[in-house]
Amino acid sequence: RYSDQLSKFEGPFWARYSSRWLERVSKEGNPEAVFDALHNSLGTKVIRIAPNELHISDVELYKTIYGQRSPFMKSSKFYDAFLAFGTTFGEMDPHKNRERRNLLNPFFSKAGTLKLEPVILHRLSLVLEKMERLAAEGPINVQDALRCYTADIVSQISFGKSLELTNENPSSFKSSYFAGFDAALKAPTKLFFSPLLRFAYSVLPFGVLTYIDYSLSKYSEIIKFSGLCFLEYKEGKHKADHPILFDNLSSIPESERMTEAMSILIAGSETTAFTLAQTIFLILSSPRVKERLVQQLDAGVPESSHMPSIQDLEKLDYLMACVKEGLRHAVSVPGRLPRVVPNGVELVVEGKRIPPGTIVGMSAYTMHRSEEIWGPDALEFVPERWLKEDSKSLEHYLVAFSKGARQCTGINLAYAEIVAALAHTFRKFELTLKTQTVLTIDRFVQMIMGEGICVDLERRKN
Ligand code: HEM
Repeated sequence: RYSDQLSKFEGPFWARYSSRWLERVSKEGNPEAVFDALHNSLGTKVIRIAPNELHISDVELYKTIYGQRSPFMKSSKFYDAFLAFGTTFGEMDPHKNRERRNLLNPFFSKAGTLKLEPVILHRLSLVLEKMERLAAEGPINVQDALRCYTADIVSQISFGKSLELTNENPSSFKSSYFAGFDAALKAPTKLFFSPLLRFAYSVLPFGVLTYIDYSLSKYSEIIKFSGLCFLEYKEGKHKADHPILFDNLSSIPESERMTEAMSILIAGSETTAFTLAQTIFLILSSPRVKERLVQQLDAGVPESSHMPSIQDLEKLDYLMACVKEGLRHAVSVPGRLPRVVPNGVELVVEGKRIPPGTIVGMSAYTMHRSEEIWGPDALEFVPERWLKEDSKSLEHYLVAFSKGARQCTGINLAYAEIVAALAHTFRKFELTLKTQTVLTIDRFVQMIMGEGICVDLERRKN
């Protein structure tokens, strides 16, 4: 029982005694907004959300908990629900995590990402060509199109062979694999709160589970695809003209190479697609922003058939301001990232000491909406804030990829994909928004609900 130790922290009454309250708000789909409302109504930067868990909104503590030299470890209680054992993401032990990251870093570094640029641009061109072709028949669902774009890239670089979602369905961007991705995203929320389900997952063979749950059966198709690719890779059948993640993992057991590649596919496709689709929505919702972005792209890229490299596109300041503002608003991992207060560490909020062993978490959602950081227009989409003289200091508070030793491994790849897709799309097409409001649900990674984000699209003159 933790209630005595944490009794000085305010929060919903039932959160003191059980995780039921947290389960309910998590399943409702936007727990961060509920935490924020509680911080405001109770007038405190630390609230108790479960018997042994606190949510913190003091923006200056982000560095303490998630900074480069932070001793706060990921909470296994939370991360075990992802069933990502033995992967970079699922590893709690900081030393083992560092060893694995050292293998991945050359692949995902700035220089490594540069080598992947031909893959990114090829995949983008396939998606844009198809968008143009389908536009004659009606609005395009950019969310689906971008899911195909990012999943095709990440599968190709991870497995040496693309899932080819872009070409799966001739008349739309719908793919049968989306159900598999959705299953992978929904499972942790279910598993986290259900010891029974966790037990079932640990004892039943995966094959049996797929009979119980349709979306899991779709997920198993991705696993099969991964296995097949690895077999082909081992037999030397892949003749990829770009680096493949498997190459960097030759020092670890085969089974771990496959799980790592699978986990990278999940971590690296829906996240980037969500941010991109939402950013397009936000740009189109603001005629001023759209006009300024298109003006800069027209001036910087005289002919749309000769698009510059991604590195050169990154020199376009307004484009980059839209990317950063997109990452701030359209945050694909908005929620708390639970960490455990280590022994011997003094974590104090509002004069109250948080005992070691307590799970604490902060949310990108809260960080990115703080008026203390972003000013009174914090909730508005204003790329111009990234062009001011002191804007560099704002980057400390842009935590879409988290920070420090457990920061997102794919940050450079995600930036490259977002920059390329925004620049090419807005330079080549005139887009008109058909969707008025976008409904999202947080399943650790945000998902867009309902019809998605639809646009009419027309090729621009040059
Ligand atoms: C806009 C796109 C993306 C966002 C917002 C994002 C966000 C994040 C965040 C917040 C974390 C930390 C999670 C935690 O501490 O629990 C993370 C971790 C991770 N991400 Fe991403 N991600 C994105 C794209 C990618 C891509 C493209 C890849 C790879 C292809 C990737 C691979 C990973 C991996 C492997 C980790 C685990 C790192 C570790 O624990 O050491 N992500 N990501």
